[in-house]
Amino acid sequence: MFKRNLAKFNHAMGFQRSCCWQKVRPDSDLSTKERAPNEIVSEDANYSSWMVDHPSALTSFDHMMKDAKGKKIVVFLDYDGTLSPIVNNPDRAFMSDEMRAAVKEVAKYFPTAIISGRSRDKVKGFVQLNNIYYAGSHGMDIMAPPRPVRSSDGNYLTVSLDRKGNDVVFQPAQKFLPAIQKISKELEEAIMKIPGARVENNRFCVSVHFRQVREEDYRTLEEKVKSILKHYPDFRLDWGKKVMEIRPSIEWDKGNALEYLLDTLGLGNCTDVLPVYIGDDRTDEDAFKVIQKRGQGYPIVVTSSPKDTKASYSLYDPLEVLTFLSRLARWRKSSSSSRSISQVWGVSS
Ligand SMILES: O=P(O)(O)OC[C@H]1O[C@H](O[C@H]2O[C@H](CO)[C@@H](O)[C@H](O)[C@H]2O)[C@H](O)[C@@H](O)[C@@H]1O
Repeated sequence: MFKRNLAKFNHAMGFQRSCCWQKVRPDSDLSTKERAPNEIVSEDANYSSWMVDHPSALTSFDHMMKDAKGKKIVVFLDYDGTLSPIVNNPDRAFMSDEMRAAVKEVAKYFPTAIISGRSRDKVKGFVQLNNIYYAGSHGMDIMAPPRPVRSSDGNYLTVSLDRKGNDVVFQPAQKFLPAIQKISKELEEAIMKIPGARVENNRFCVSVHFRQVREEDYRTLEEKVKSILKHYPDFRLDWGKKVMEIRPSIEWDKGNALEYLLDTLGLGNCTDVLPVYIGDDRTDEDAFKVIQKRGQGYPIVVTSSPKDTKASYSLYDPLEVLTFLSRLARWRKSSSSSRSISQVWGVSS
């Protein structure tokens, strides 16, 4: 506990190079099964030395904003583990009122989207804000401004207007819905007898949670999930934080969702756009990669332990995310003399 607090203190203070402790094990509760098989997490690596390559977005804030001057910042946020702390019961992963106020404030000044593994409705229910865009199911269910978007083969992608005719809903995995519902039902039945296991239907993907499953039951759970998936070759299985995630094997992830949203905002081809993406999970790496490829923007990972990541910056936990978002809004407020988002970018909020 002492070491964790010291790490947090050092992190917050920006003591990245001259730290007084060196042999600290990451405080993460990541067990081997919590990680994706291909995720390399160095248990022995030192958080401080890791931060040399992934400096705190708080201590780097002034430097980042100096580069951002005159550019168009677009904010992308993951939900679980980023805006809300990780908790045992996924239905109770509420965000704090302070976090909600910070996101609301940020969205006043920058186009802001939440890209989550949850269903779009569920994440919107948690966030309860109207001035942001929501992408659920790891980006496979996007509510975006009504601007037609072309895919790489030149065809217009399938979109439909929402009930008010304002925003468009883009759902590239529509045709998989019946199969997903079947999978979800089969999983429910199969895991019923495993204490602590739970299935969460996220509309275009399904989560099987094992945070509260006993160690000795994990193998059985995994086998059950895999044996169901054998009958669904169009689906793939990934691991998140104590969760197995089943989703259609289509080439669409949070990175594509980020690009899609930039396109619909009319910013896809702008050279002066700076996407800021904050996320804590393996699926967020897809968005980090896109930002790295664009060559502009700030991929920020939320983590309390060293991890292999494409992010350039880090934040320790949702509390630091809150501080970062508040500073971002304050920075814009002071530098734009309180101009609102529509005045700044000409986009509707
Ligand atoms: O993309 P995200 O918004 O980060 O969603 C990823 C998964 O997050 C949720 O599960 C995680 O958070 C839960 C609540 O803190 C925790 O109990 C669980 O162990 C974590 O894996 C969500 O419930 C999943 O459906 C999402 O896929």
